[in-house]
Amino acid sequence: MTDFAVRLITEAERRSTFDLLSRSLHSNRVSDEDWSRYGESWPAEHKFAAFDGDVPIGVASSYETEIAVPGGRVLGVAAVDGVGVRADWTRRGVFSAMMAAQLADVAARGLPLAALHASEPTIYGRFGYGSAALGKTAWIDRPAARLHERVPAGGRVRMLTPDEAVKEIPGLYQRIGLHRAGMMGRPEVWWPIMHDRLAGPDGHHVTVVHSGPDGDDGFAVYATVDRRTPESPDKGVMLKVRELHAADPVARAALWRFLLSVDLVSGIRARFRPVDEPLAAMMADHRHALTADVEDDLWVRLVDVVAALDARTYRSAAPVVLAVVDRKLPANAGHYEVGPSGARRTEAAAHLTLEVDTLAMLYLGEWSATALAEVGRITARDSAALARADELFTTVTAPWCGTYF
Ligand SMILES: CC(=O)SCCNC(=O)CCNC(=O)[C@H](O)C(C)(C)COP(=O)(O)OP(=O)(O)OC[C@H]1O[C@@H](n2cnc3c(N)ncnc32)[C@H](O)[C@@H]1OP(=O)(O)O
Repeated sequence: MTDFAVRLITEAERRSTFDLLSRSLHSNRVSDEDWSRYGESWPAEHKFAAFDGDVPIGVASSYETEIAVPGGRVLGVAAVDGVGVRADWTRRGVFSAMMAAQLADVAARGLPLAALHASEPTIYGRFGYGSAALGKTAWIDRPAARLHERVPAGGRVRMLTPDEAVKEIPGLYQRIGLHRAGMMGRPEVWWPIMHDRLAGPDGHHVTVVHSGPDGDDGFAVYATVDRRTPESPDKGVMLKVRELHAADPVARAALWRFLLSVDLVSGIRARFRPVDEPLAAMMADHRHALTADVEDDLWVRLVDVVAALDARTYRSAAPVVLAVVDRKLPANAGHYEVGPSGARRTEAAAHLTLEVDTLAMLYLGEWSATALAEVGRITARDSAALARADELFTTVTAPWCGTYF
């Protein structure tokens, strides 16, 4: 029996739904002062909530932005930025009902993709989301680390005041552009929380900008955390890199060079970096930049399969026909021919059969068709078709999101 109702929230329900989400994610309830600083990041638009009478018991929020796909095209995407159910209402289908409403709404608005960062990787596959871009945690032994002598140097790094950071970083992010598949736009609703980080009362974050011959072309945001304790006085200070975006390898190297030069720091930790960022190769000694972890980062949902498939580019190989199974959006189910000239629906027999969440794993180029077939996620009629799918979907650069939402 359904004893709750799902609908879009009203303006008056913004604060209570935000509080509900904060509690479900074990964040502190925001104070009135916090809310006045970053409440705008939670507009009523596109927010579904489940209600017991008029009391919200679950929320599923998204905002609309853009995402780059392989080949450089940019598509509309629903960025699902917060889902939570009140603890006394879990496992009664509240989340499922909100996700169904949200997905139907995203499809009705004609957005080809949806994307999210998952709190737990087991939650979203059932709604057609697949792990589409991984991220690594880099760990640098700061006192020992030296850049290799051939790493490019150039330009200038300057530190911004918090007010300058708030003013300059949004435009700089836009100028750097969505140059990797998986990178996402940052609309106005995304910025208030970031601005709070850059210039809010905690005062922990430092922003630096790199300028090259054509002006500003990269930035990094970091915070330092003192890990010394009376028992371990030598643990030192850790520098946590929150953001590092660069338009080219010279700007990237200069920003890392700057971070390595921050004194009294025993280690640098950067989470959710591109898996192919060549940090170890940038070091004189590879082992001074280790990959501490690789984890799922961006989850993607192909909402309009043919539009999404046709928007990306493919490498050179004879086309393959995919049979796509989509239990939540049955309009997507069917056969698609995918090749260097694009994608289209077809009646031809399928070479490969897969569910739409697995298609998302292929889509940005993170996983190979062969690997997904080996673990049973793709059924292949013949191995030659698998090899062709590997070739078609492979990308030279690993996908990367780089925006937390
Ligand atoms: C994009 C983001 O915002 S990520 C953050 C997601 N939010 C959180 O993690 C906050 C804490 N967790 C919660 O609020 C809730 O537990 C939710 C949102 C994860 C799930 O809400 P529920 O209302 O309990 O989910 P619902 O009852 O619809 O369950 C749907 C299915 O998912 C399964 N499921 C739900 N939560 C989990 C979980 N944490 N792990 C594994 N399976 C889960 C259920 O067992 C059910 O499976 P079934 O259809 O086979 O029976």
